Formats: sequence, C-alpha cells, structure tokens
Amino acid sequence: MMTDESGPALRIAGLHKAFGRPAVDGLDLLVRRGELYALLGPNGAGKTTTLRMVTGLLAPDAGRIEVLGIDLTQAPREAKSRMAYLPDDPMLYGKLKPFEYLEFVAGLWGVTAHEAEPRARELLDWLDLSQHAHELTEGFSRGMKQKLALAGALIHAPELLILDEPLTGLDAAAARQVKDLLLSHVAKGGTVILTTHILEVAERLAQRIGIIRQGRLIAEGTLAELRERTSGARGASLEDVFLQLTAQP
Ligand SMILES: Nc1ncnc2c1ncn2[C@@H]1O[C@H](COP(=O)(O)OP(=O)(O)OP(=O)(O)O)[C@@H](O)[C@H]1O
Repeated sequence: MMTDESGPALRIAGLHKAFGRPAVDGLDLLVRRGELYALLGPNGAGKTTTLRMVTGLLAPDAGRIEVLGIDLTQAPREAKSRMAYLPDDPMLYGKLKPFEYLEFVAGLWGVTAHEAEPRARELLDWLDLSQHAHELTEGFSRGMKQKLALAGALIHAPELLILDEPLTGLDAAAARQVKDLLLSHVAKGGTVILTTHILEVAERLAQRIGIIRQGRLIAEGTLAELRERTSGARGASLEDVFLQLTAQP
C-alpha cells in the first residue's frame, strides 16, 4: 500500500546523500502530526540537504522518505501537494505585486485566483504586508520578501510546512508575526518542521527538537529529555545542551 493516512507527518529512514563526501549519512527521523519540530545542527551538518530531499528538490543516494504516510518516491506529486517548503533564500518575481505573486503561486497548485483571494488577503493582513499590496516586490526589503514568500508557501493550505531558517534577518515585529503564524498552523492541527540557529526559537516554539551532526541524528526529544542526556543541570539552556551534544569528541 502506497499511502497510510495514519502515518506520521514525516518518516525518514536510512537517508544518505554525498557530494564527494557524505552530507547526510544514514539519517533516521520521525516527526509526528501536529507538532512543531526544530532541526538543529552546526553549520554544514546536513540540515538543508535533508530538507531538500524531503521536498523532492534533491534525489537521495539511498533511504526512504514518507510524508503524511505517502512514499515520496512512489507518489511524489501527492506528497508535494500536501507540503510546502520555504527555502532560506526564497525567490520572488520582482515585477509582481503581492496579490499577483500569491495568485500565481496558488495557480501552480491548481487553486483559482478567485479561491485564493480571501486567503491571500488574510495572510497579507496577518504578516502586516497589506499596506504594500500595490507595490512591486522588487522594492521590498529582505524581511518583507521573506514574509511574502512564507505567505506563498501557505497559500494552498499545506498540512506540512517545512522552513529553512525562517526567522533569520527578520526584525522583532516580523519575527513575532511569523512565529504566531507557525504556532497557529500547529494549533489548527498542521505540522511545522524548521531549522534555526536561533536556539531560543527552538526552545520556545518546538515541542520536540532533533540535533544532527555530520549527517546523522545524534539526539532528539523535548528540551527536558535532551537535558537528561547531558550532564547539564536542570536549568540548563538549550544552548548549553546543544554545545555539549555537538562538541567534537
Ligand atoms: N550542492 C552541493 N554541492 C556540494 N556540496 C554540497 C552541496 N550542498 C551541500 N553540500 C555540502 O553538504 C554538507 C551539508 O550542507 P548543508 O547545507 O545541508 O548543511 P546545513 O546543516 O544546512 O548547514 P548551515 O547551518 O550552514 O546552513 C556541507 O559540507 C556542504 O558543503
């Protein structure tokens, strides 16, 4: 059977990818539906490579990926239609205005402009972009572009939202808007997987945290569970735990 509707949001088993040397090296991961999962790891640990394989942008050398119970190799279109990916350097079309961009993205998912309009309006309002609705995106700041790209990722109401460094470069107000949007997605039963180097974000938002190093999962759990795995005191911050777990042997 190809699809298991009761399957987890994401199941990765034995995932490998090498670029000359291994970038992802036997990764196993499980993300439950309805949770916000933070994937952490030092620079070059293999986080982006993993997300690109999960979203079908990069072919694994070996391993198995299942999204919402759907095998990514067997049913890539179905799997992709139910998730969204926000890369760390999202591409917008500078000559489009926000509504045009959102309608364009909606169209790629088979959602008509008419259907997309109320949702586009809601997302632009939520992300405080409505006052720029009639400007070309080429004049947008980096943070405004990032928020619009996030709105684009959400326009087809995906169940699984995958974001690579979604808060980098955002000012405090924008970061709050994005965090609220992600929490609301989870509150409605959706799933969020994000990478971040801002450990406080993971500490505050994530139900569970996975730490990868050299392409492998080295620790996973709630912050309390991760603390138990280290010699950190009960009040140890995620930063303390992270640095201890990722320190070179
Ligand atoms: N297209 C590519 N060609 C060659 N090497 C690559 C490519 N993409 C990634 N790599 C290598 O794979 C390894 C993992 O990179 P990746 O971008 O997945 O790490 P990351 O955990 O996302 O790091 P960061 O936190 O710095 O963004 C690195 O050694 C990187 O140089």
